[in-house]
Amino acid sequence: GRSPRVKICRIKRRSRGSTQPFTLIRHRWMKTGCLSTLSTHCARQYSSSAQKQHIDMSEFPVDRIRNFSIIAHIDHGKSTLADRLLELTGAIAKTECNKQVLDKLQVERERGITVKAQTASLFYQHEGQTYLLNLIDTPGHVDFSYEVSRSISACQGVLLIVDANQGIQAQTVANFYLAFEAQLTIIPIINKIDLKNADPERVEKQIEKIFDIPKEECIRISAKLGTNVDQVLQEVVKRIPSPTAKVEEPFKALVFDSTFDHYRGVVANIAVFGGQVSKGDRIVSAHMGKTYEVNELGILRPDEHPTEKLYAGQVGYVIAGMKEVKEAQIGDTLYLHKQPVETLPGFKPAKSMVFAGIYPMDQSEYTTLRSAVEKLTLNDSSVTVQRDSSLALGAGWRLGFLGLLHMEVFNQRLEQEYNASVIVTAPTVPYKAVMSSPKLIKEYGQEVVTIVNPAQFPDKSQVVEYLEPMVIGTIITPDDFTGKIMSLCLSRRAIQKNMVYIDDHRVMMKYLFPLNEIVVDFYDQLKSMSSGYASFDYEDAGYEPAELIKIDFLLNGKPVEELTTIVHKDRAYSMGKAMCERLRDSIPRQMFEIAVQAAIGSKVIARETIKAYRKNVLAKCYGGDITRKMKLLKKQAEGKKKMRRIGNVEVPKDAFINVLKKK
Ligand SMILES: Nc1nc2c(ncn2[C@@H]2O[C@H](COP(=O)(O)OP(=O)(O)OP(=O)(O)O)[C@@H](O)[C@H]2O)c(=O)[nH]1
Repeated sequence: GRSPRVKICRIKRRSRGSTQPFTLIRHRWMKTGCLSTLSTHCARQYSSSAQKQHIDMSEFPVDRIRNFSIIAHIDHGKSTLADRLLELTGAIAKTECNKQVLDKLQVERERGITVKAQTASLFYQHEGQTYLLNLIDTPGHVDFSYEVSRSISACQGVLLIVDANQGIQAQTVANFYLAFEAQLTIIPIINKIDLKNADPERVEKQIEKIFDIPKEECIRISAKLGTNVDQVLQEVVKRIPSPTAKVEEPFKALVFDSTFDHYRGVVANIAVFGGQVSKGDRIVSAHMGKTYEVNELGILRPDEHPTEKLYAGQVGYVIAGMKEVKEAQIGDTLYLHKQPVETLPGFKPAKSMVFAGIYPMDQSEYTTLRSAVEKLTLNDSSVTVQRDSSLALGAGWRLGFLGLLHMEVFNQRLEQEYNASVIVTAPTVPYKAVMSSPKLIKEYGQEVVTIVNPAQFPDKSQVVEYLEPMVIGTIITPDDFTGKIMSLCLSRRAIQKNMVYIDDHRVMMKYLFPLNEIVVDFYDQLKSMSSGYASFDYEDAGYEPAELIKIDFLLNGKPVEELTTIVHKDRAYSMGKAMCERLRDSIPRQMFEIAVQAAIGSKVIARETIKAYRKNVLAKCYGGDITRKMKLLKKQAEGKKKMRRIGNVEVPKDAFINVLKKK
């Protein structure tokens, strides 16, 4: 009845219109649905091949522990290196398992999904001593930077992998800064030196220039062939400091990951920052303030390996009857009941940055979709869920995600794992409005109101100013494409902050973007205009005042609430026009004329007309009596007028879907 330890970490897909595969995300939550067979299979492989030895963790001196993570841009070889490290330390066998895992991955890749396990305690012999090296998993994408920074705060060092051919990419930079700001030891690793066009020297120069790390500190490896991988482990022991945790202190642990298991509840991965914890102990989670009894604990090799205790400096898992991942939030502190400690710094709940409505394609599928959404959110506490309904689309939800990739992955999983056909509305970002009068502040319950649903956007007369979320985007590209990329950024209201050459041909640019401008198709456009060579990543940059406007869309004068959109004032006209055109093309012609309008308040800014079918009332009227003809035409016109006056426009659901869909 045990669920496998192996986590599904990645979703890969082929980008549309590009032959370059790109990875959507390194993903930590996937553990359910059609993939469970694969996970189970891999877990068994891991378990049977792992050298099962009796592990007594009690006497392990803290100075022989090293806690580290691997961080890298997508596809630079994080998983491959992790596998080699596991093999080298005997945590998994060199032969069968890996091959099979990789074979499986091949199959999975075709379907767009791959599987890997990452968090593991490794025993490594160095100069006659046994060291405990804890390799801690981090989500790969900066959508999860909050979680990345939590999991790297369980470490004292990181391996920063850079592909010897591609060099530094946008995510390498973002990840570097997370580690740098956490004051971790950074070991730069240049991977894939076996590639024909590898140029490790160029990459070393980039590292020196951008990160100010002397090139002598770089280790050149081929994770694929295993070249110099042992040197990586030696350097981990030599360069990364041991944790400063003390066994004499009260128990204190950081939750850096948590997954939900149907049979045992939440499995929380923890790094022990002080003291010790045993089976049967009563522990408290600082965030929820709830008390639990530890049912099981142990280390990860990478399968779960129960032990009696976990001590200061160690990394492992605890199962304590928590029912939801919300109870073991990433970044939370655990301590012993009645022995409160100062909580570890920086706990804040994950922040939703992108919102979208999700509706079943057909209302009869509502219950099925509800259970799929519930199951998916069970393992991912960072998705916020709110019930929502629309006249056109029926009952659904408004979901909040950490970022774009997070949203795409969620939708992809809904479709792939739960076979759900869903309508996803265009994503919006959380705007803010500063209310103008004490009365309004009282009415809204706060001075600064966050708006996630455009229909609830307060009127301009009620606010002092509107604010929109901003991000700092990093783009790294070969310099052939700089011109085009700069105009793309300009067209997205971006402000250039910085531009440097990272080597002779590659440029790194930093832009301040309104988040709203990149949520829809920025990444796709960037990729296609750079033939797939440019990489992009972004980080939160707070809020800035913006001149925002609410546009309503009207059909024959009646507003259609689900189409209401918030845009920057400079975009209002083009956006209004484009939406009207889309509506015009999606609504079938009817017996009367339909006016499709975009309006700001009472001012119409765009209009399209859907012409009426002109029923040939004269069909039966042979011959020449003109007065009779006129009479019939007049009657027809009156009929149409009547219809129009009633405003009885029949808009098929497909039309809403076409207009509301992302593209
Ligand atoms: N030639 C060569 N290929 C490598 C090497 N290391 C990894 N690769 C290949 O590079 C690709 C990406 O490697 P992964 O280990 O999946 O990279 P990752 O960083 O975990 O990727 P994501 O999970 O997508 O972020 C795979 O096809 C690997 O086989 C290497 O040293 N040499």
